[in-house]
Amino acid sequence: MKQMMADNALVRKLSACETMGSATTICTDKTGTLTMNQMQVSEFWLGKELTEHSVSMEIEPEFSLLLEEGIALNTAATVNKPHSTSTPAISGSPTEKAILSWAVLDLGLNIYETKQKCEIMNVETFNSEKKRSGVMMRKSNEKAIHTHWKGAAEMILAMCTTYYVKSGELIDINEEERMQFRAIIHSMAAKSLRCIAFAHKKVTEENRLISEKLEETGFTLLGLVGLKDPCRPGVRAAVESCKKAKVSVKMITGDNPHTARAIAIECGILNPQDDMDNKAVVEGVEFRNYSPEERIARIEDIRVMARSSPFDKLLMVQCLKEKGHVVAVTGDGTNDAPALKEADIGLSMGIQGTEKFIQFQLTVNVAALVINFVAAISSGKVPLTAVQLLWVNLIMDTMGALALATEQPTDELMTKSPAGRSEPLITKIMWRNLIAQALYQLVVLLILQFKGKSIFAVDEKVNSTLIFNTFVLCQVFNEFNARKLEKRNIFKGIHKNKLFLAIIGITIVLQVMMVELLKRFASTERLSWEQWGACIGIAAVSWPIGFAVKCIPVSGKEASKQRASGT
Ligand SMILES: Nc1ncnc2c1ncn2[C@@H]1O[C@H](COP(=O)(O)OP(=O)(O)OP(=O)(O)O)[C@@H](O)[C@H]1O
Ligand SMILES: [Ca+2]
Repeated sequence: MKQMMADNALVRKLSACETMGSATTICTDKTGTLTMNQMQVSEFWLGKELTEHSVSMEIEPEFSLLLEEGIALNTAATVNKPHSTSTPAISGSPTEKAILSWAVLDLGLNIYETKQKCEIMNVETFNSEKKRSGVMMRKSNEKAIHTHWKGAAEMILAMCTTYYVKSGELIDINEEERMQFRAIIHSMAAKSLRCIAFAHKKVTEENRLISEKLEETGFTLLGLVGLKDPCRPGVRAAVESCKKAKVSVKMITGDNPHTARAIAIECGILNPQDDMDNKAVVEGVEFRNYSPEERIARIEDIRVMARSSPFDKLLMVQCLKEKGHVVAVTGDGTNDAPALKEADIGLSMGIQGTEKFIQFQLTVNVAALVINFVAAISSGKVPLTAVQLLWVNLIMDTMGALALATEQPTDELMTKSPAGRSEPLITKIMWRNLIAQALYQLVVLLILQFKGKSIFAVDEKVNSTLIFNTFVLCQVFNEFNARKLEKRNIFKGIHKNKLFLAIIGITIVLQVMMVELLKRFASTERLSWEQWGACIGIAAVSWPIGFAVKCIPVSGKEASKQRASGT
C-alpha cells in the first residue's frame, strides 16, 4: 500500500488491481505520461518570421503591447514575485507556466502592470473540447473592446483574417499565406513541439456584438509559440516491453496530429515510416465520424489519435472493449475522466500482489475451516477457538496482504502475454500450490488433533495450543511460499522487502505473546522449548513442500501463459 501511495496510484476499485495483469490494450495520454510535463517555449514566430531570443527590442511598441496583453490577461496561471530581484514563481498548468515564464524572462513582460490597466469583462477558460482560452476586456483609458484568444495553433489560425509583422504592419491572410502558416505549424509540430497561437481583435463599443459572448471571427494573428516537452526517459523501453508482452499501446492526445506523431515516434509507439495518411494516425473528428462498423474495423490499426476531445477518448475505450480488449487508460484525470471511468483499469501501477494474496488466503481459510469442521463432527470439540480463529484471520488478512502486495514487480512480468478477460481468477498454478499446502496443513492438524495427546504426552489444553501454534506458524512459513507462485527460490530479493520481513517479525512476536502471555484471552497454555521446536519444525516442512510441488508441471505448459503474476 505504501508503494501504491508512493506511486501516486489511486485504487478506486480493488478488482482493478486484479484486472491489471490482464490488460490487452493501454491507452495513454501524451502530456505528463509519455512526456515529462516540463514544457518550455523553444520557438517564437512573429508573422512568418522565426524570431531569435531577446526579440522584444525589435517589435513595434504598439504591437508589442498587444502581445503582452494577450499573454498577461489570457492565462489562468499566476506569477508571484515577492521582491523585484527574486526570480518569479509561476504556478498553473504546464502549458501556461511555460508561456508565462517565457514572457516574463525573455520578453520582459510585466504581468502585474499590464493587468492593472485593463478591466476584464468576460473570460472563456480553457477546456479540452475547444482547446483555446479567451478573454474580453476594456482598457481604462479607451472605449474599445479587446478580445484575445490563445489556443491550438491551427484552430486559432482559422479564426484569423489578418496578421501582424514585426514592424507593426497589418497584412491580410490570403489563401497562399494561410498555407504558409499551416506549413509553419506543421514544421514546429514535426519537431514534436506543442503549437499555441495568439490572436487579437478590437471592436468599438458601438460595433460590439449584443451578446456577452466572445467574438470568434475576423481576428489578427499576433504570434505562434512552439513548446518543447521532452519524452520521459525510459518510456521507449516501457513501450517496448509492452509490445513484447503483446499489449498494444495507443496514444490518445489532445495535441496536434503532427506533434502527436513526432512524440509517438520518439516513444516507439509509431515507426518513422508510419506517416500521416497511414491508418495508424487519426484525428478525433475523423474517428468520431466513422460509422460504428468502420470504427470496429479500423481500431486495431490505430495507434495514435490526435486532437481528440474527452468524448473521442471515451469512444475509443468503448470500441476497444466491444472488441473484447481489456483496456487500461492512463490520463491526468480531467479531460480523460470519462475514458478513465469507462476503462477496465483506470490508472496503472505495479502489477503485483493480489494473486499471491488470494492463494495465501485460500490456503489459510481452507485449512482452518476443514480442521474445525472435521474435529467438530468427530469429537464435538473445536481445536481452534473463536478468538484464535479471529487472530489467525487478522494477521493473515491485514499483514499478509501488506507483506505480499508490496513485493517489487519482476521483470519477467512483462514478458508474459496478457491473460484477457476470460482467464480464471485462480489459475492452475495457484490451485496446485494451494492444494498442496492446504493438504499438508490438514494432515498435520488432524494428526495432532487425534494423536497429539499421546505423541507429546500432554493434556487436552496443551494439545489445542500446539494445534493453534503449529497452524499459525504454518501460515508464517507459507507466507514466504506465496511470494513466488512459480519460481522455486522463494527468498529471492527478500532482503529488499523490509516491510515483508518486519511483518513476519511482528507476527512471530505477537504469536509468542498469544501463547506465552495471553493464556486467558486466547485460551492457550504455555509451551516448553521442545514443544515450540516441534511446532516450528512441522511448520517449516511447508518450505520443502512448496519447493517440491513447483516441480510438478501444470498441464499444457500453460504456465508461460499464466496471468501476469510475480512468479
Ligand atoms: N492553457 C492553454 N491555453 C490555450 N490552449 C491550450 C492550453 N493548454 C493546451 N492548449 C491547447 O490545447 C491542446 C491540448 O488539449 P487537451 O487538453 O485536450 O490535451 P492534453 O490533455 O493536454 O493532451 P495530452 O493527451 O497530450 O495530455 C494543446 O495542443 C494546445 O494546443
Ligand atoms: Ca491529458
